[in-house]
Amino acid sequence: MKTDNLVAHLRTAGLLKTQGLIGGKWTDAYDGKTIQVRNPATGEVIADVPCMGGKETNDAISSAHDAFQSWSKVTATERSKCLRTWYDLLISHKEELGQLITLEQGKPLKEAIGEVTYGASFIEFFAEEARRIYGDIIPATLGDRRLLVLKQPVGVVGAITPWNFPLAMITRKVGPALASGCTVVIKPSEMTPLTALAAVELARQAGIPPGVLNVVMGNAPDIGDALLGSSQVRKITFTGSTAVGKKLMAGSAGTVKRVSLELGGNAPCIIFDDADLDVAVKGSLGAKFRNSGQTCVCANRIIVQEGIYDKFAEAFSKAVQNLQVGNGFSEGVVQGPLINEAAVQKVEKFVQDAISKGAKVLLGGKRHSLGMTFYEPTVISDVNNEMILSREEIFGPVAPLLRFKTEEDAIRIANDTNAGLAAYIFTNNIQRSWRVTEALEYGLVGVNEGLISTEVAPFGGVKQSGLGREGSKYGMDDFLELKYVCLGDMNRK
Ligand SMILES: NC(=O)c1ccc[n+]([C@@H]2O[C@H](COP(=O)([O-])OP(=O)(O)OC[C@H]3O[C@@H](n4cnc5c(N)ncnc54)[C@H](O)[C@@H]3O)[C@@H](O)[C@H]2O)c1
Ligand SMILES: O=CCCC(=O)O
Repeated sequence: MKTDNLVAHLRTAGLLKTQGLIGGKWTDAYDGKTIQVRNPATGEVIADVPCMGGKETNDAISSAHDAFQSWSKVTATERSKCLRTWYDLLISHKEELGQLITLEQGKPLKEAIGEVTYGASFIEFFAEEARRIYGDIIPATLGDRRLLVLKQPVGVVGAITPWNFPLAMITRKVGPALASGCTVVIKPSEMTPLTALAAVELARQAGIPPGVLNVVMGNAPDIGDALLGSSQVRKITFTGSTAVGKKLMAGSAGTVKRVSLELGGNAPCIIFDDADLDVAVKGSLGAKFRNSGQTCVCANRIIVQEGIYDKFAEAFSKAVQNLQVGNGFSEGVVQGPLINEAAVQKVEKFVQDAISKGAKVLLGGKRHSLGMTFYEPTVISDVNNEMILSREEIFGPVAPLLRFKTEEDAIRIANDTNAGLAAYIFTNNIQRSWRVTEALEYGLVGVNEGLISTEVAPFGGVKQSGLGREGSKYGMDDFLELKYVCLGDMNRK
């Protein structure tokens, strides 16, 4: 289907929203300014959305603050029901939401619909968790006292999200926030706001009250400053680059906000001589090429032991050669475009740097003939840990192969980075899998598996990859305050 036809179809379905949402009202920027949202596969303009700033954000914060007074007192059962209804609506509109994701983000439609299922799973999971926010009773040290711990929502939350998962990075934050009784101001990426707006429209239809979820977008630094400067915003939850995460962390100090940060990665994928070759190829392919390499947990360095290196390089390159590149709406395509031309230029720079330092291109290594945002799935051998490819997040379809001799070498190379999000190892030796897993300075480890994300497990990084965990029962903690209550004079008759 052509972009125009798709846009018309989504408009008819009521899911093409092009205004922000403040206090339950669809709202333009107060000065009427807009920004364009483009299809990264074709460059066509999909829609214009408001270019909002500090004023609109302050109003969204006030609405969220007002709504918090009632939403935080709604029973857990009611909150759970609203979230469950929202989940059902997300799933029943997964085709349309998938189309929106492919339109504005570029990933192949099947993968986009997969993101809807994945994103919705956080709403379902936290609908269930809403009913399990238990406190504690602590055995007292004095006989006339009773000691309790209550869990209460932290308050208004500012949720800032990236473009690579336009739905799932929002639901992974909003699910636990709403389940615990918080209200939220969402700031999606300006490159992919349409999915966020469609998702909150479905939340509205699910009965989530006005002001509980608000969306502003536009001038990111101005919106960020308003969120950081407000003492009504009690928490910032951010997913995005490490550079912006550091700014938000520093900016939160003025009002001592809680901060959760899901930042960039530099995932090692270690293939040992004793790995099953087929399992290692399949696993590393999934870990590298998901979303055309634009995933924070994508394998950034494939570190291969010398005894299996040549066999692995050959089998892996063969598998990569079969990846079909194209517009995400075309049948059979598994690799879409990168988000914009700047992303392609970054990848080109990284590859040139590696070649100039002695790396060899086994496959690809250049822009795809399809045009400005497409890059060929690429395999590069003889990479070392000093090249930019190994030092920085590639965020593109380039797989660098590094060689190692011993287990100690592999661990040293893998940990030689400031990042610490995901790591993968492939081995058939159970003792080794434990030893290496324990030695890796990472928040997530896949053993003989390249696709490890799920709503039921804690997701998050160590070192400069972030603070806090999302998803799972631990994902509630960041949205809840503990209140200790001491009941005194209990023995009075
Ligand atoms: N750890 C994770 O779970 C995870 C998940 C997805 C993406 N990421 C990371 O995100 C990055 C890619 O996403 P991106 O390019 O959108 O990241 P980005 O940091 O450029 O932008 C993320 C969000 O922050 C906003 N932003 C930028 N400057 C701001 C400011 N001064 N104040 C407030 N908001 C501001 C952007 O508009 C966007 O909404 C990669 O580094 C990737 O690894 C991490
Ligand atoms: O890009 C990072 C998030 C991807 C995931 O949740 O698996």
